[in-house]
Amino acid sequence: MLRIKNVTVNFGGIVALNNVNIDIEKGAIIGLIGPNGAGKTTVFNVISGIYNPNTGRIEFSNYDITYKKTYQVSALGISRTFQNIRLFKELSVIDNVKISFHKNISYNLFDAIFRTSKFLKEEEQNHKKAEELLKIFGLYEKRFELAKNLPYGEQRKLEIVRALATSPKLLLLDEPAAGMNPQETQELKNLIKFIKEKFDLTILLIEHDMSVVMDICEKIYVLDYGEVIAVGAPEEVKNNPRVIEAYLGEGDFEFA
Ligand SMILES: Nc1ncnc2c1ncn2[C@@H]1O[C@H](COP(=O)(O)OP(=O)(O)OP(=O)(O)O)[C@@H](O)[C@H]1O
Repeated sequence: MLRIKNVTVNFGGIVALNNVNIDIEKGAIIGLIGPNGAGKTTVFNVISGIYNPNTGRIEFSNYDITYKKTYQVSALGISRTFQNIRLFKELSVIDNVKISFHKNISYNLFDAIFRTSKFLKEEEQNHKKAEELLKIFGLYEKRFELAKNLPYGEQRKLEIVRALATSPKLLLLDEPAAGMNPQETQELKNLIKFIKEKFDLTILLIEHDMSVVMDICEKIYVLDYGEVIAVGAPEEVKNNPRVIEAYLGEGDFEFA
C-alpha cells in the first residue's frame, strides 16, 4: 500500500534520512522507532508532503506521491496526527471534528450562505458522524467542552478522531501515547486495534512507549541516524544487537 524507495532527505549538512526503504502492506499496523533525532518524524513529513525528498520515490497504492502537496496526499487517503498536538483549542470538541470533515464536503458557498437542503443534510450527516467517532473514543460526553480543557490524554485521542474524520486509508500516528498514563495507554492500544478493523485502516505509528509498539505492531522498522538499521517482528527487533546498541544512550529506554 505504501512504498518508500531509497528516500534521502538532507537539511543543509544534516542527512535526516539516508536511502530509506519502507514497505507497508494493506491492513498492517507497523511501528517506526528509533532514538531521538533518528528521522522518524521526517519519514512522516515526506510521506505527507511537508518535505520533498532529495532522492527516492514514494508510492501509495501504486501511485507516485513523491512530490504531491499535503492537501493532495490527504485527498488520496493519508491522514496523520502530530507529535505536538494541533487542535483548535478555543473550539468545542465536536467542532474540532466537524472542521476536519470539510475536506470532503460537496456543498458550495451558495449552499452554505442560503442554507440549502443539500447544505443542511450534509451538515446533519457530518454532525452524526462526528458524534459516532466521539462515542468510539469515549469523548461524546465532552463534545461541547473546549478542546483546551480536555486532559492531555484526551486531547491526543481527539487528534486521532480528527485524523479519522477525513476517512483515510492510511493513518500515520506520531507518538499517540505520549503523556498518557498506563491505563490510558492500555485503552489506546485497544482503540487502535479496534479502529483498524472498523475503518479498514493501515496504520504506521511512531512511538517511544515500547509496550505500545511491542503489543500492537506486527512489524517494526528501526531508524538510527537516518538509516533503517533493523526490520522485523517485535521479538526479533527487541533482541537485535544493533537496535540494543542504538538505544544504549537513551537513559529511560526499556523494552516491554
Ligand atoms: N526542518 C528541519 N530543518 C533542519 N533539520 C531538521 C529539520 N527537521 C528535522 N531535522 C533534523 O533531522 C534529524 C531527524 O529529525 P526527526 O525530527 O525526523 O527525528 P525523530 O526521530 O522524529 O526525533 P524525535 O524522536 O526526537 O522526535 C534531526 O537531526 C533533526 O534535527
